[in-house]
Amino acid sequence: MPRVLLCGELRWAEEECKEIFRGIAEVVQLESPSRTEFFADCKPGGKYDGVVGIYRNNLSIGYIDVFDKELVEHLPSSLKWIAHQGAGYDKVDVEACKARGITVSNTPGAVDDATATTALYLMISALRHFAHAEQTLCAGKWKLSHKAGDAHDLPGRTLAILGLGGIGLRLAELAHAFPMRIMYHARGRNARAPAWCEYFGADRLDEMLAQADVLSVHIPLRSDTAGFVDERMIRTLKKGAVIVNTARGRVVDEDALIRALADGHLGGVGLDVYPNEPKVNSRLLQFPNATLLPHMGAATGDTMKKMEVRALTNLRDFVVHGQCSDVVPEHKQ
Ligand SMILES: O=CC(=O)O
Repeated sequence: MPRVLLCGELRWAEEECKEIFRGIAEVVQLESPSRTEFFADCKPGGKYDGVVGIYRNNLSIGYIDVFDKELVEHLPSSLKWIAHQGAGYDKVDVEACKARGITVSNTPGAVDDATATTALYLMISALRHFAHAEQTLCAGKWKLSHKAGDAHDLPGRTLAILGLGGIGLRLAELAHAFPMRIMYHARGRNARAPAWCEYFGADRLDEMLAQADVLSVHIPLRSDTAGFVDERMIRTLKKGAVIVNTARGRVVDEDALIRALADGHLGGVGLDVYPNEPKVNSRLLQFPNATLLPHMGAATGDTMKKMEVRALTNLRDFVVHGQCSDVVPEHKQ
């Protein structure tokens, strides 16, 4: 029977895992306490001999660190598939996997509702200054520092979505209900985008930014998207605009963002992600108009379970059919 390796514990779908692989594969749990021992255990005759597929989550970083080129090169020679649990797969070097003939999948879709809801919360809080008001209440000062004139309603305002995948599209639907005007920029049009979702291609990106009251970031972190939201883009937004980021911290130039908060160009930010998690730049903590969450876009039991089941199902499909429906786009280019 083929062997599959779980890199990182399952927290929500242990029972489902038994069902998914029953009669299909032997499930082996990561037992190497360090990266060095993992490399030794991957050698022929080692603990993970004959493993054809890996399920990985970001908890495994605590033991064996990220799946960078070095780690990928040490994986057992029998390995063909890596099923990552998560929408963002920046902790897996997909190019190194491709070079070794290993196919990678992720779990898009499973996180759409939870992450779009997080972006919506951040947008509402940034426009209405709710997070800061909560802090003043907790400090026994009721709403002493609240300036109603600086807070804004959502209806009639314009939301620009950067990257219209599943999460961006779900946010578009939620925000359209206020109603807000919805615009998006992506590498191409999304065929699933409703007619009221206005597309701005690369040649019209500045036009979109200049009209936005809120820019919400939903593009994955890759070498070509690191720092994509740069000083120039931030300054193209109108004065008082708000930036929301639930994607990855490194997609936004954090120094430029902080400068724009400090000089009042930005009216606020709503952030769930940071460049050096779990560290948060202490300068961000000084702004009352910053709503900050500790990367919890997908952190609900319902969604975590959906993600685990989806990643395990992808791995099962790889083993049974040699393919799955969530292969990452890099394999299709
Ligand atoms: O950040 C969460 C994810 O990428 O799924």
